[in-house]
Amino acid sequence: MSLLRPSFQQFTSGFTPAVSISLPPPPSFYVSVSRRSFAYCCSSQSETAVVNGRFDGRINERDEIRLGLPSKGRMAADTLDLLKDCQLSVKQVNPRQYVAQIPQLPNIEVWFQRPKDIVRKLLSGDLDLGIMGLDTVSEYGQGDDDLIIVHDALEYGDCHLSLAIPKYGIFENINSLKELAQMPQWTADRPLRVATGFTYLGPKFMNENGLKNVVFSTADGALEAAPAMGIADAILDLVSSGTTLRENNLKEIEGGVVLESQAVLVASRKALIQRKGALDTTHEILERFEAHLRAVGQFTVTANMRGRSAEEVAERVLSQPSLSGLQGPTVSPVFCKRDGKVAADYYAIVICVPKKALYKSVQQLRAIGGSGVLISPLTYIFDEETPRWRELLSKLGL
Ligand SMILES: Nc1ncnc2c1ncn2[C@@H]1O[C@H](COP(=O)(O)OP(=O)(O)OP(=O)(O)O)[C@@H](O)[C@H]1O
Ligand SMILES: O=P(O)(O)OC[C@H]1O[C@H](OP(=O)(O)OP(=O)(O)O)[C@H](O)[C@@H]1O
Ligand SMILES: [Mg+2]
Repeated sequence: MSLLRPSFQQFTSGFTPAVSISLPPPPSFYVSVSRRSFAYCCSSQSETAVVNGRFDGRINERDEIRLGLPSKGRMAADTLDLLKDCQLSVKQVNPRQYVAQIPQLPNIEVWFQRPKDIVRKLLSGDLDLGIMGLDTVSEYGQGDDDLIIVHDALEYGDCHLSLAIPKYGIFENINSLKELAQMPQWTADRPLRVATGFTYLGPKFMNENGLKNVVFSTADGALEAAPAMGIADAILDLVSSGTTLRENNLKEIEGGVVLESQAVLVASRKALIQRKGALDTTHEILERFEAHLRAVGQFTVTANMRGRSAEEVAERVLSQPSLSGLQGPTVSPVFCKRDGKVAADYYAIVICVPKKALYKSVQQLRAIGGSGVLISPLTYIFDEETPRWRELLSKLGL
């Protein structure tokens, strides 16, 4: 990652004092903020507009249900892949067109938006459902109770929001948030300077952890360069592999993780309650997601096993820890003709095994006399009811 990307130029030249039009009062620890060179908190006019523009009362009149999907960034392709794997392919006429359809869900209208705008539009009532990282909904949703997380683990976009400090200089022996907070360097006149794009979650985290002399500056990218450039002491940013931190001589510290994040499906509570068809469509999407995501971690394993009875074979299978399947094995007799009579000397067993435990399962199957082991991928596992659906209904008070 280059240190001198265009976004960093904006970062260094863009330190204007925050425009705090009709923002709630800043948390108390902002008092120590130096306004000479650092914007102590940032809220663009559009963010303010969201706060003021939140729709209250009745939802906007329209027939279709609107689903916001990430238009760019690493979330975009993975989101379309997930939908495709759930047989919900998105039909987009061309990549520059921001509206699309999902033929399987005719009442849905897909709108491609930046993840943070999906959150804003859920709040303003212009979207009903959306997919984005938990970090984005937590940052831009600011705990608004109209936003409901329908599926909290779509299994991509894994990263965490974390505080990082230089490995060198005064930070060389600092390895925890507690040690960072206790450093004598941070005073009201010279607070700890943290560069971040997370200007809601950052201050909230510091506040909750009792760090007083802290000031935040905003930036859109290449934050990892800020400490080496002397612009900030620490950064608060997303970390995935940790490579960017390492390459920039930064380290995470104990107690410094603000949030674990992955892609989530979010809905507007008002839309789910008031918009015709929204709850049913959400149920269908949720069921497909859950059934698919449960299945991706599993294989179907079939094998033949010699035995006296189905029960005796089942007992042997269940004696092995990796072979219990989802609800125990399916055991069926394999009939053959012996001396003119139909007999069942063999039984076919079918089980689901976690992908991670595949080889161990095959070994255990062999150990109890299994042969002809066939492994196939699983597409869906539909349970009687998805646990998240029950949870959603209870969140909605239904
Ligand atoms: N390094 C990462 N590894 C995995 N997921 C990440 C990583 N960085 C971010 N994410 C997740 O992907 C989401 C989108 O990040 P991404 O950087 O691709 O897009 P963006 O932040 O919208 O675009 P940009 O960074 O250009 O403003 C984040 O909100 C987060 O949930
Ligand atoms: O731990 P790693 O795997 O190295 O990933 C972390 C980096 O990924 C994100 O940046 P991104 O690539 O989205 O660039 P950006 O700063 O322009 O958003 C994030 O802001 C970090 O810089
Ligand atoms: Mg990014």
